[in-house]
Amino acid sequence: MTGVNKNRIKIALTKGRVEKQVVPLLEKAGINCDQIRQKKRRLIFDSPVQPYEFILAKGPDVTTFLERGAADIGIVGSDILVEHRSNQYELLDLKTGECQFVLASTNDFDPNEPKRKIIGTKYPNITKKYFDRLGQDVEIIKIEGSVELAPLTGLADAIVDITETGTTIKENNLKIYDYLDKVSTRLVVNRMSLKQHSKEIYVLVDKLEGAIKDENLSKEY
Ligand SMILES: Nc1ncnc2c1ncn2[C@@H]1O[C@H](COP(=O)(O)OP(=O)(O)OP(=O)(O)O)[C@@H](O)[C@H]1O
Ligand SMILES: O=P(O)(O)OC[C@H]1O[C@H](OP(=O)(O)OP(=O)(O)O)[C@H](O)[C@@H]1O
Repeated sequence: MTGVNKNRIKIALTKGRVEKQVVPLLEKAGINCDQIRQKKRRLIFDSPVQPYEFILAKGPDVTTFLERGAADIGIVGSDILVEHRSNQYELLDLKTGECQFVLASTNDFDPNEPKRKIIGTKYPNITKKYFDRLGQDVEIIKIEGSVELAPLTGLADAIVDITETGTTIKENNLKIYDYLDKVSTRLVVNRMSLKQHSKEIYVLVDKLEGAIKDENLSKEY
């Protein structure tokens, strides 16, 4: 495989938000991320000295790399793992990227109105599971971004989306009607890789656990 060194532990890291929050945590755990910080358009990086190779990918692709054994470890949001029904073995909650799914809409939305609702979301499986649990049959429209537009434009009655600070909901005059699952970034591992490289993988997990504890202590202080 071009650019991939077989003797290294391959870590598929979700690019974007997750990458921004996880790189400082990796560094706190003593992992050199200089190459990622200076990456420009490159997508594969070595951690000098340490036996890690980072692959930067979109969240759903991180699960694909793991499933196909093209990566040993994945760092990805629990939203993606649940939505894509990934059954990779979870070793650690990194306690970053913390946010929550909510049901939101305009002020005049009535969640108890007995009509078949139209729900806009980037997460159709999570949405279906939520409404199935409520015993409600809804129509789901898959939206790729700016999900808040759906109830504002009449495209949908409500949305199921992620909120973190609540700013987007507030600035678009939407209201939260229900809270669904919480989300955070997880470290997952390919089961075969765990057998082959268990020592190296558990060393990494221990280092990260230490860094997470330090982080929480400094938050509490
Ligand atoms: N406020 C938030 N909104 C959305 N995702 C968040 C938030 N906070 C943390 N996350 C995590 O970040 C991930 C999304 O990251 P990001 O927005 O970079 O990717 P994306 O959805 O592919 O966006 P884009 O298509 O704009 O690059 C989610 O899977 C989730 O785990
Ligand atoms: O509660 P907040 O802190 O405001 O964050 C929530 C917003 O962030 C995410 O969107 P994102 O920035 O990923 O944009 P997108 O929907 O266009 O992909 C999410 O879909 C909300 O719109």
